[in-house]
Amino acid sequence: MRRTVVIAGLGLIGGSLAKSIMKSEENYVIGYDVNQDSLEFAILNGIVHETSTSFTESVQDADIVILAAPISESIQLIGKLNELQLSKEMIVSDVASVKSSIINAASSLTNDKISFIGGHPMAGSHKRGISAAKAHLFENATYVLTPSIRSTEEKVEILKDVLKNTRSKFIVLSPDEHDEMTGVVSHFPHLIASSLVHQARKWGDTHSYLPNLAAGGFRDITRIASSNPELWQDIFYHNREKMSVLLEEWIQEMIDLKILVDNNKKNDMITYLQNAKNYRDGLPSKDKGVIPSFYDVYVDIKDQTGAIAAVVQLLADQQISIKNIEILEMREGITGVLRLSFYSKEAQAESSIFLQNNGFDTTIL
Ligand SMILES: NC(=O)C1=CN([C@@H]2O[C@H](COP(=O)(O)OP(=O)(O)OC[C@H]3O[C@@H](n4cnc5c(N)ncnc54)[C@H](O)[C@@H]3O)[C@@H](O)[C@H]2O)C=CC1
Ligand SMILES: O=C(O)C(=O)Cc1ccc(O)cc1
Repeated sequence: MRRTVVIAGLGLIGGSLAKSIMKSEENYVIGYDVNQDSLEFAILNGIVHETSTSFTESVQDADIVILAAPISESIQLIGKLNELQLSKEMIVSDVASVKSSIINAASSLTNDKISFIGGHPMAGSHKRGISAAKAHLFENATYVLTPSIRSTEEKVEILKDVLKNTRSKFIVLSPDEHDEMTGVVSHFPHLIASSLVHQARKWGDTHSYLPNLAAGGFRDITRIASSNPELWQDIFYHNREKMSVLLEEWIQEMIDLKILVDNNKKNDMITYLQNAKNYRDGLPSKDKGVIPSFYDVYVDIKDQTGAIAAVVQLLADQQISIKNIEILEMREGITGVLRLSFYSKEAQAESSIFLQNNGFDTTIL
């Protein structure tokens, strides 16, 4: 039986979900967005079967509705669900990065034909908008579900079935537990990344050469500061209580760290760094957890015409697929580093040895 799935908010996340849900012929997908360009893009690229410019009309006959707008907008859309006169049951879910305020809004739903199940696919990107949507965005990622009191096991199974082509791994959490944990490993690191960039920016005012010294480490730790500011403001606002507690904890951690630095005790500092390294190294890989860890090979490369193409061609000749390529620290006339990411440990090892045999210096960290 065909089921009608409405995705409200066809941006990075909504578009990526639409692409994966469209893979099953069981689903008829309708996209709703306030942005006409996103709707046109979705139709032109076959991302949905049909588009709509009216939320209430689009969801009228839906079996499943997924709210994928910014958090505050999704909360407004939940409010509109009470206006519907429904003739059949409907499962409503969302993708918001913070769950308590969504589930609070859902608890005010009076329509007993609606089963609300909160959702949060723990994968994304610093990009925004439907043009960045990818069907495989959530592959192997953790997908958190936070059922409201008015949903059942059976409805959760139906939702998982609709989302099965995301190939993500579902876990059920309470909204509070979700917000606490994502607060620690996702939201708070964004605040810190932005604060590190501000610190560097201020120093850059008096040391004009500073940006040229920002090496790989600074870029790695601040990558997420380049994400969509409106999205992150919305996340920090809705998770503000947890953010405030985490900031207090962090300030104390920084005070302790300052004492460690000032005391200049070699072994204490090594222990601090070693303990952090042990925990970081033991985090689950992309296959198992939320932190992506690909199989990377770093290739030293001269900044000369054709060097990157030569590396890519050598691997293509060996039929080795590259998942991602990133140029790190490439400056004119200076040896730079290419980070190649592979799908497996085997491809990582094979590529490294093969490139070495062809005259490149490679490193696996
Ligand atoms: N960006 C990321 O990495 C992740 C984001 N999320 C969550 O996904 C949601 C969407 O984020 P993105 O896709 O990144 O944002 P986006 O900016 O790429 O897309 C948002 C879309 O919603 C549309 N929109 C805005 N107001 C609307 C309304 N009232 N009704 C219908 N559509 C509306 C916009 O036109 C846009 O197409 C957010 O709630 C966010 O917390 C979840 C996981 C990862
Ligand atoms: O770019 C990154 O690493 C992210 O942090 C992606 C992300 C952003 C928001 C979420 O709610 C979940 C994942």
